[in-house]
Amino acid sequence: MTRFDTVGEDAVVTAETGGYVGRITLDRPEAMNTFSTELATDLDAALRAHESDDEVRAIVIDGSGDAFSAGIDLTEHAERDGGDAYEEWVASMEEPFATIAGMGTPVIAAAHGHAAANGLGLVAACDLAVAADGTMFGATAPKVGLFCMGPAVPLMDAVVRKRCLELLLTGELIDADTALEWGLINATAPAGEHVDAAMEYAETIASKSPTAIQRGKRAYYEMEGMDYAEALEYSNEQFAGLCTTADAEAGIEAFLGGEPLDADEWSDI
Ligand SMILES: C/C=C/C(=O)SCCNC(=O)CCNC(=O)[C@H](O)C(C)(C)COP(=O)(O)OP(=O)(O)OC[C@H]1O[C@@H](n2cnc3c(N)ncnc32)[C@H](O)[C@@H]1OP(=O)(O)O
Repeated sequence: MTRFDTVGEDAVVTAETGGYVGRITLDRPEAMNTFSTELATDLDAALRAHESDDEVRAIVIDGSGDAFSAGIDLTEHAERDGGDAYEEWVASMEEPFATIAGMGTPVIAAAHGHAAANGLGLVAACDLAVAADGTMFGATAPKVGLFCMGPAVPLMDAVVRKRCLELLLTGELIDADTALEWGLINATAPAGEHVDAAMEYAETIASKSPTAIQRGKRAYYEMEGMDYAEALEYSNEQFAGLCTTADAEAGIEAFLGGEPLDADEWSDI
């Protein structure tokens, strides 16, 4: 592999090519490869550098250290003030999703450890993805008073389209295990315990920020009807709006302090 010289020496991603394949590694292992503004900008530059190299026919994105990525770097949140500043900030974080969608070169995620929030979004935004055994995925933002607005955009059509068409076109019945495998349902439960299992989901949702959950759910359905670029722009506006809520202020501070908020500590909607 040779290093891409268009990606700076002090970048927080590394970018190399070997033969026809490029490899981009998120390289902030001390910060779980969280998306700082710098990491997002460097990732975007590395993607563009590969795309403009005719030799590169496919790209792999992985992460150094123990995690693929734990999402946006929440320590940057406090450095901003006001909706516009947050919107500009989050727009840079989602730029690689738009870049991947606009590229001809296929991009493959290779995840390990955790792929959370924007890290989950990056996995979904890639054309293909593989994961090491034991990798955990999550749209974890509501536990800090935020919502994975941008990651929702690539996520919403990454999961279901082929399974959906199979049901619609064949007209056949599928059993609960198949429905689980396909992602039509979230869990199965022993006979008679399905309501308890559903209640467990409800309690888990109820333990997160109600403001983030309600705004997030509404935004999700709004974005479903939009094209990709429009949805990413809308997601940035919505995320910036969430950044200034009392729940985000308190939730992020509590998370970074090592004591995440409980169900009864969030603000009323
Ligand atoms: C539109 C886009 C939306 C977003 O991306 S918003 C960002 C939302 N991000 C999250 O919700 C992810 C938050 N992180 C987590 O949920 C967890 O982490 C993981 C599930 C990824 C991993 O859990 P575990 O292995 O138990 O690690 P740990 O003890 O929670 O974290 C290790 C250290 O890393 C810091 N950290 C984790 N994620 C972030 C982050 N996103 N920004 C800044 N710091 C982060 C923690 O505080 C802690 O630090 P210390 O070792 O000093 O206690």
